[in-house]
Amino acid sequence: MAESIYSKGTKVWLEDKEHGWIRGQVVSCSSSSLEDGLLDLVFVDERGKELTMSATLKEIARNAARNPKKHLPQLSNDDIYDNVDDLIKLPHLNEPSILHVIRNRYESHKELYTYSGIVLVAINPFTDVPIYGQEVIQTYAQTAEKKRNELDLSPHLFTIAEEAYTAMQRDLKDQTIIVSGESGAGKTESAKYIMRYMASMKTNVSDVIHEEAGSSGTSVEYQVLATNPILEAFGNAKTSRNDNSSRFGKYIQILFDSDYTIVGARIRTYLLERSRISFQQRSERNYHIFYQLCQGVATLSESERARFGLDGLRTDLTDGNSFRYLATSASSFRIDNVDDAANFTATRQALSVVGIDSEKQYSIFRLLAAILHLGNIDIQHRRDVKDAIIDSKTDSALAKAMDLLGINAEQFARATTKKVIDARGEKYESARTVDQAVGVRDGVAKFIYNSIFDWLVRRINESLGESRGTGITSEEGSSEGEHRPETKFIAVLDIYGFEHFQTNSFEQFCINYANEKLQQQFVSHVFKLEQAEYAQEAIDWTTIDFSDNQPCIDLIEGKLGILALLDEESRLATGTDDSFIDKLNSQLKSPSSHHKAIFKDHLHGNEAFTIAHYAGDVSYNVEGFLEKNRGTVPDEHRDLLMGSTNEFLREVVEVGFNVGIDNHANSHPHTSKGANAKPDGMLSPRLGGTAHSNEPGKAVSGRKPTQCSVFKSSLLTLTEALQQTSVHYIRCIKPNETKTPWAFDGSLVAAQLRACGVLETIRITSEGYPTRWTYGDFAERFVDIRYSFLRLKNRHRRRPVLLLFPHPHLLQISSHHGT
Ligand SMILES: Nc1ncnc2c1ncn2[C@@H]1O[C@H](COP(=O)(O)OP(=O)(O)OP(=O)(O)O)[C@@H](O)[C@H]1O
Repeated sequence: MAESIYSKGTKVWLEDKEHGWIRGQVVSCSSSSLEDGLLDLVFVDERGKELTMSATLKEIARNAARNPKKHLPQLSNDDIYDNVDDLIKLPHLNEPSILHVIRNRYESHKELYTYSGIVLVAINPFTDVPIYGQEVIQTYAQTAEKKRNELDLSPHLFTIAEEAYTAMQRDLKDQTIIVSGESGAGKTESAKYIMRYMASMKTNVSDVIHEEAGSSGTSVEYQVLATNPILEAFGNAKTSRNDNSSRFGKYIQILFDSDYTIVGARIRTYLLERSRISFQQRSERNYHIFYQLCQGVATLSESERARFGLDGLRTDLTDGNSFRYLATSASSFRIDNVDDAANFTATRQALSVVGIDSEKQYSIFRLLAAILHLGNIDIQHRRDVKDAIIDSKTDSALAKAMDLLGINAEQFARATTKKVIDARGEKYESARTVDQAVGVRDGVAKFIYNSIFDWLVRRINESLGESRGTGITSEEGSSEGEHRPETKFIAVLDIYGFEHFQTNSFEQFCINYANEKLQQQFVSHVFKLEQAEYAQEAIDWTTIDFSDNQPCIDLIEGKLGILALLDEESRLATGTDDSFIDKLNSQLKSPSSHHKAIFKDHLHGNEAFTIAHYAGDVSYNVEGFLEKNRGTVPDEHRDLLMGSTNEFLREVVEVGFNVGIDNHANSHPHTSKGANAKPDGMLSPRLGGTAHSNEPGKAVSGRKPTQCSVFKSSLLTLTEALQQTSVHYIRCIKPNETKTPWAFDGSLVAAQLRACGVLETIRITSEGYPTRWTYGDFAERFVDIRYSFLRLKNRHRRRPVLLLFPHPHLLQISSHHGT
C-alpha cells in the first residue's frame, strides 16, 4: 500500500541544486484527484520550500511520479541514525541517506571512517589527525578475536588490519587488503598506516611508527617500512591532484613466519607512468628522485658532484636549472613543505636499510644523471632538409650522457638519427625526422628509468624476501631442496581508482581496465557473501540478480578485443594510431559485433573511442597509444645498452628487457615457494608461441612483449592471487578538490562512492535484506514485541528485514513472505 511509504510526517530526501539533497517531509498525502488511484503528495523541505507530486500506487511502487515526471523522493532515516558506524544498519539504504551519514560523521564528529558492510569507507581529512599513534595501535591490537560490532571502538584502518591479522592466524590463509580510490584520496597514506600497524603491533618499539625512512634500525620491520620512501622517491611525483601521487600500482606482501612475526616483504608493481620522464603538465613535476638528487648535490663541491655525474652543471631548482626533462615543470620545482634535499638523505638511508650500499647508490644516481643529460642532447635538422642530426663532436650533453652510460657517443647519435631497415635480408639506413629522433632519445631515457625502477623492486625483494628464509627461492634456485619455514602473508594492494579526465589516454585505459577486473571480483565477492549469509540464517530466498561487467571485460581482453587489436597494430612496422582506431571501428562497430552496447560511437571524430564502463562512459584519445604500448627501444639501442662498458647499466637494462618475458608461472605470487620462483616479483605475460633465448634482450623470437600484454598478464596473476586470499576492502574518498581540511562536497563524494562500487554493494544488499539487526538490537529497540511488529510492518512494508541471531535461527519479517 502506497500510504505506508508516504504518509503524513514521513521523512524524505528532496533533490537540491546547491546541496545535492535536503531533508524534508510529507505534509499531505491525499487522493482528492478525480482520477482513480491517483495520490497528491505534498512535501516541504527544511527551508520551507514546498513540492507537490502526484502518482498512482503503481507508480509509487516503481518510484516514479507522474507529475512532474521525476523520481519520487527517497525515504530518510530518523535522526538517531545520523552517526551510525556501519551503513548497513540504516533502515533506509539509499544514496542520500548514505551521504548524509558519511558527511555528518566527517564534518560534525571528525570521524574519517565508516563501515559499509565489508567495506571501510575512508574520507581524507587533508590534515593531521591524532589517531594513528602507538597507543591507538596497541588499543586496536588488543581487540583480536572480537567482532567489529562487539567493539566500543570507532571504525578504523587498524580494525581492518587487525581483522586481516586475526583471520590469517585463525584460517591459516593469506590475506589481501585492497585500498582503492581516485588520485589524492589517501590510498598510499592508508597503506602506509596499515604497514606501520603490522610493523609495530607485536613490538613494544614505540618509535617504529615515527621512524621509517632514515632510521638506523635494522629490524625486519624497519626494512619493510623503508620500502615506502624508496618507492615514493622513484615512483611518486607532484601532479595537479596530489603533491605526492603514486604513478604506479603496488601489491606489497608482508610476510609472516609460523609465529606470525614479520620476516620480510615482497613487492609487485604495476605500470609505472613512463611518459612523465620526458614531459610533465604545467604545475606537475618529474619523479621526486630527480629533484632530490639535484637539491642533494647542490651544496657539494665540484669533485663530490662528479660522483653523482652532475659536475659542471646548475642543479639547483630554479628557472636556471640545466635540465630539459625538469624544465617543463619549472613553475613547480618546489613543493610547499617538502625539503627535497632532506628527503634525498632519507632516500639514501632507506636504500642502505634495504641493503643497497653507497657504491651501488652512486651507480644508480649516475644513471639518473645520465637520463637528465640524455634529455639535453640537441637534435636539429639541416636547413631545408627534415632529416635529424646530432653533432656528436660538439654536443656536450651527448658526451656526458654517453660517458655515464658507457656507450660510444657517435654510435648512439647515428642510431638515434638513422633507422636500419631490413628489406628481405638486406639492411639499409633511412633518416629519421627530428620528431622521430626526439621520440627515440626520450624512449631510451624512459626505458632506462623504468628499468632502474624494476631493478630496485627486484633488489628490495631479494633483500626482504629471499634472504630471510621466507620460502622464496632465488632465480638460481639456491634453496631447492632446503626446508624453509612456512609463511603466510598479508598484502596491501594500493591501486589507482577509476579515472575519467577531460582527455584520457593509454594510461587511463589500462587503469580503468584494471578497475573493471577488480570491480568484477568485488561485486561477485559481496554477492557471494550476501548469499552465504542467507544460507547460514536458513532463509528462503530467490537468487538476486546483479549487474555483471563481463561484457566490458570481454570487449577489452577478448580474442578480438581492444588489447588484441592494439597489440596487432603495435607489432606492424606500418602501424599508426590512425590505423589502430580504424581497425577498432571496423571490428567492434560492425553490425554483427556483440560489443556495440559497450563500444560506443564517439561524438568527436575519429581520434577517440568510447567505452561504457561500470562507472560511466569514458572516451580515450588514441594519440600516442601505439608508442606507449610498444614501450621499448629500437634494436640498435638495445644492442648499445647491452654492449655498454657500464656493468651496472647492463645489469639494470637486462631486468628491463626481461620484464614480461620471464615464464608466467615464475611470477605467480603463490609460486613463491616453488623452485623456479623469481625474487623480483616481476609480472609477466603469457605470450602464446613465444620462446626464450639465452641472449639478454632478445629473449623472444621476434616478439617483444608490449606494455598492455605485460599489464594484462599481471592483472591475471593478481586476480588469481586475490582469489586465493581472503580479501578486505578500503575505499578512500577525496572529499573536495581543493584539499581543504574537513570540507565535504556531496556530489564529488557520491560520484566516487558510485565509481568504487559502494553504491553497487548497497544496491545488491537492498535487493535482498537491506535491514539487519542482531537479536540484542531487536530486543533493545522494540521491547514490546507486538508493538514492534506493528511498527516494522508500517516502516518496512516493502522492505524485508533480516534479524540476525547468534545462532542460525531466524525470525524473518518480510513483505515478500507475508510474515
Ligand atoms: N589519513 C590521513 N591523514 C592526514 N592526511 C591524509 C590522510 N590520507 C591522505 N592525506 C593527505 O592527502 C594526500 C594524498 O594522499 P595519498 O598520497 O595517500 O593519495 P593517493 O590516493 O595515494 O593518491 P595517488 O593515487 O595520486 O597516489 C597526502 O599527501 C596527505 O596530505
